[in-house]
Amino acid sequence: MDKIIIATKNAGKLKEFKAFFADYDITAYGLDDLAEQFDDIEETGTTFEENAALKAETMAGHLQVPVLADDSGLEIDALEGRPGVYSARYAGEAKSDQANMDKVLEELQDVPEEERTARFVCVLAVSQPNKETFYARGHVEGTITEAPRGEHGFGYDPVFQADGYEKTMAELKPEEKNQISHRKQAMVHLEKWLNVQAK
Ligand SMILES: O=c1nc[nH]c2c1ncn2[C@H]1C[C@H](O)[C@@H](COP(=O)(O)OP(=O)(O)OP(=O)(O)O)O1
Ligand SMILES: [Mg+2]
Repeated sequence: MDKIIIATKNAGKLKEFKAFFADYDITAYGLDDLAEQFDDIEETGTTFEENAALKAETMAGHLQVPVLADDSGLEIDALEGRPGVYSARYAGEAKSDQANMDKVLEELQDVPEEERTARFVCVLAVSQPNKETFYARGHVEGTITEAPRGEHGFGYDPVFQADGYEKTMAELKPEEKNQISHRKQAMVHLEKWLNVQAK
């Protein structure tokens, strides 16, 4: 395999996948890299697995090639797991990272540091024509900061500090985030699957 299509329109995610797959000499393409333009696939599922499968299977069926999709989000314990699968649209349909972070910080206003525990979760689904969908899950534990810090990454990175780190995900260099992230942990499982396929 020398190329893979990622069913995503998220430029931040795609950049991370391009870096991961470059290590295996595989070129990753996002939906916006393709000549044909696709509408957003509606994420009607209630779990990361359902939404990842929806995105991967829809595109694999359409293109008739293997497709990888990522559904991910932030689970905050003090908010009973919210925003969870609804992370992208937490503050509304506009999918604004800034508005989403503002909403989370507002909701956690009176929550003390030790109760601000959270995790990033990533589920990857690979769909291939006429094969069962393969899933890989990863997560990283951390806490929600009092205020956003850092310019790297995307989404909720400026307000998430992984356990054992003084910097937020947005203050870490991209290559540092890519060693510890939920997406990396899921990729490690996918790597095993990629090896199986290569035999
Ligand atoms: O590493 C991350 N660092 C910070 N934030 C993150 C990360 N990973 C996911 N997130 C947040 C962003 C978005 O609010 C939601 C994903 O939503 P999700 O539907 O999976 O992605 P999306 O709609 O942005 O792009 P697409 O569905 O086209 O892949 O979780
Ligand atoms: Mg989405």
